[in-house]
Amino acid sequence: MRLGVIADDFTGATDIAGFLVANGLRTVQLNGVPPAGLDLEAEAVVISLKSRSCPVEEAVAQSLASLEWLRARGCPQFFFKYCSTFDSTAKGNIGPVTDALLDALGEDFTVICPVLPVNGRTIYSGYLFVNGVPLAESGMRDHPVTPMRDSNLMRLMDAQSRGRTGNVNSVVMDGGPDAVRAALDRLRGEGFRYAVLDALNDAHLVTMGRAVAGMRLVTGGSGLADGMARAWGGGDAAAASAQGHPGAGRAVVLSGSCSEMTNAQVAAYRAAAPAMAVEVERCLSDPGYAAAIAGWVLAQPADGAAPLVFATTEPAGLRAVQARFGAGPASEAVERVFGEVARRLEAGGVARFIVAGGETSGVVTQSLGIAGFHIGPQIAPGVPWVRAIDRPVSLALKSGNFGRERFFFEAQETAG
Ligand SMILES: Nc1ncnc2c1ncn2[C@@H]1O[C@H](COP(=O)(O)OP(=O)(O)O)[C@@H](O)[C@H]1O
Ligand SMILES: O=C(O)[C@@H](O)C(=O)COP(=O)(O)O
Repeated sequence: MRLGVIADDFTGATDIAGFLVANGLRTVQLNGVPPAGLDLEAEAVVISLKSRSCPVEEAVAQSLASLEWLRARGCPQFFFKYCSTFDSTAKGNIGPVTDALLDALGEDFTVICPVLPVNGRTIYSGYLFVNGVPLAESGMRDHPVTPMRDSNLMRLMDAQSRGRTGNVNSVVMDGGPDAVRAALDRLRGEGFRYAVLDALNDAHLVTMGRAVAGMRLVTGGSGLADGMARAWGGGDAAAASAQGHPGAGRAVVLSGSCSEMTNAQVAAYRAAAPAMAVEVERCLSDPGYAAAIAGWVLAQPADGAAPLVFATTEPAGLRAVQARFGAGPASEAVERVFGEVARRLEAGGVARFIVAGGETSGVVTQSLGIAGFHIGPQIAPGVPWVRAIDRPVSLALKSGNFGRERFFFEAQETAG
């Protein structure tokens, strides 16, 4: 094994796994902390947790258990994958998990790099941009669970961690791997515990991929992993993705993301396919609601466009729901219903699940009880088809912000 990844949500895990496979690394994704007895052959193992917004202690405990599993199999380098929009609160969980992993490895320094230029996530002077807009001015301002109101990664990291955060800026990055290594050594010597790496383009990814080659723990988004894998070179992408191609069968689209991009994707798709809006009030009060939704899906023509079930709503609608029911209870109720709907649909013969939203994807995967995935071809950057290792079910787990407007169509077109 060459790389062990601990990802803080399920779409984040398939995102990074997709890039590793696209660079030819034989990669398996395991859902949840793997059992001690499990052994497998792979160059990269991605462990997907649902630790982004759970209590800090749970996130730390799950991440450490995952680290131990990887270490016990001789893994030489570890990657803590979090969101390219740095989804977190002032309490965590990115800072505390990074600190716990550093401590467990006996290390005192790492990089912070939530970057993915192909999807518009760039870092300049330590400020994170989403499609050219500072993070705090992007749609992430209004995220239902982790609203991001600051764009400065040094400040964000300092607020939730034990150490100080420095920056390796884009001018240094232009100087190549040796210049970056020298800057990292300097920051470490000055007592910094973390270094935010600037990245504006793919060349910067390869530079940082080379520069972090000897670092036991790195942290960030899948752009950093892409750079590391590109720096290694030499893989066969077609062979690495062979087992992940989606199997045949009936499809459904489940959308629990309220991001700007998902709103656009839902609007485009519902104009052409059968669609049902989830009512939050019924999620909270009607125990038969999931059965009713699943019944509606299964009653749609099996050979047409996949039916869409969506809780997706614009920021104003979301604010109204949260004011009425509370943000936590509303999102938990919606997640619970999606989980039960997915279970009922699998029992009813659905074999392809296209899911929008990180938390939503976690809940769907967990409630289906899928142990892990083979990673298939990418539908869009950061969104591969994946195939369950233990049964004939395929999924496309889409981060809320990823893909273009026609994503739900493209997922079905890619599956054939
Ligand atoms: N209409 C709604 N009202 C309240 N909460 C919602 C609504 N729709 C979705 N949610 C919740 O918002 C959260 C969206 O998070 P997630 O699935 O991770 O999407 P993203 O990838 O965009 O972050 C989930 O917890 C979901 O249950
Ligand atoms: O890095 C990213 O942007 C994604 O891989 C990711 O983490 C997805 O999270 P959600 O936006 O919550 O789906």
